[in-house]
Amino acid sequence: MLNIALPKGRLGDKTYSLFEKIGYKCDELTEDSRKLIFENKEKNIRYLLVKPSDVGIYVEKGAADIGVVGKDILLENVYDIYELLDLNLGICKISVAALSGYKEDTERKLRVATKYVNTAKKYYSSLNRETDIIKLNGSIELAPILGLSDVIVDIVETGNTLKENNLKVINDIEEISARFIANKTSYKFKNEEIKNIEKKLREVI
Ligand SMILES: Nc1ncnc2c1ncn2[C@@H]1O[C@H](COP(=O)(O)OP(=O)(O)OP(=O)(O)O)[C@@H](O)[C@H]1O
Ligand SMILES: O=P(O)(O)OC[C@H]1O[C@H](OP(=O)(O)OP(=O)(O)O)[C@H](O)[C@@H]1O
Repeated sequence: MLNIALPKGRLGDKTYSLFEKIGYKCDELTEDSRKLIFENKEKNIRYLLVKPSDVGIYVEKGAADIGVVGKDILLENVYDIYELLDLNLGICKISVAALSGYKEDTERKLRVATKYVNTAKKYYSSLNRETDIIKLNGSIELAPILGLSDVIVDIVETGNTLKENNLKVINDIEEISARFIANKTSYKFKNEEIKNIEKKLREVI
């Protein structure tokens, strides 16, 4: 049995569509329910629906053999896993943004609001810029509007959230997309099954 960690939320449907395309269907999964585990007995697989930011830990610990996770999560946390494929979905960037017209005061520490604390620290330390990092869990765009931070480090896709909140990108930090990952031990002992999925995914992305 192969356990597959699927991210709930915006990557979930796109990821499941890919697996459906390669023959790993599970009709129950698209039904409206609170279930978190779905099995395809014929294919000998089991989907686990997990928070996007938890996929890496499920896979590292072997609770899931394989999974799909945003590169943003892999940059933010160190996981002992194999990153096998770029799935070319969930495409966005991690960028720095600020209120339109914002001018940086280089004499002061820069106040940075973000979900991506490690990524932001790494970026600013590469610039030798001192920062105060303010960890938020969502609605990051509010921070500069309320004077909580000077800038934000966050995901930008269409740019609509920034625009509607009078913010602008100052710099792009990383290109992001969803990655197909595997547990290292599973990759060794369930190699044929995982390689087979990897090969089929390659054909449809
Ligand atoms: N606006 C976006 N456009 C495209 N991809 C995005 C966007 N926002 C996030 N992503 C990608 O999709 C992944 C899942 O995002 P989603 O918003 O569904 O989860 P989340 O609420 O950030 O997760 P969690 O609840 O675990 O904090 C992110 O890790 C990122 O790779
Ligand atoms: O450039 P856009 O297409 O507008 O997308 C970017 C927005 O999407 C994400 O937020 P999400 O919807 O996950 O909400 P959150 O505030 O809870 O993180 C991200 O944090 C931005 O706010």
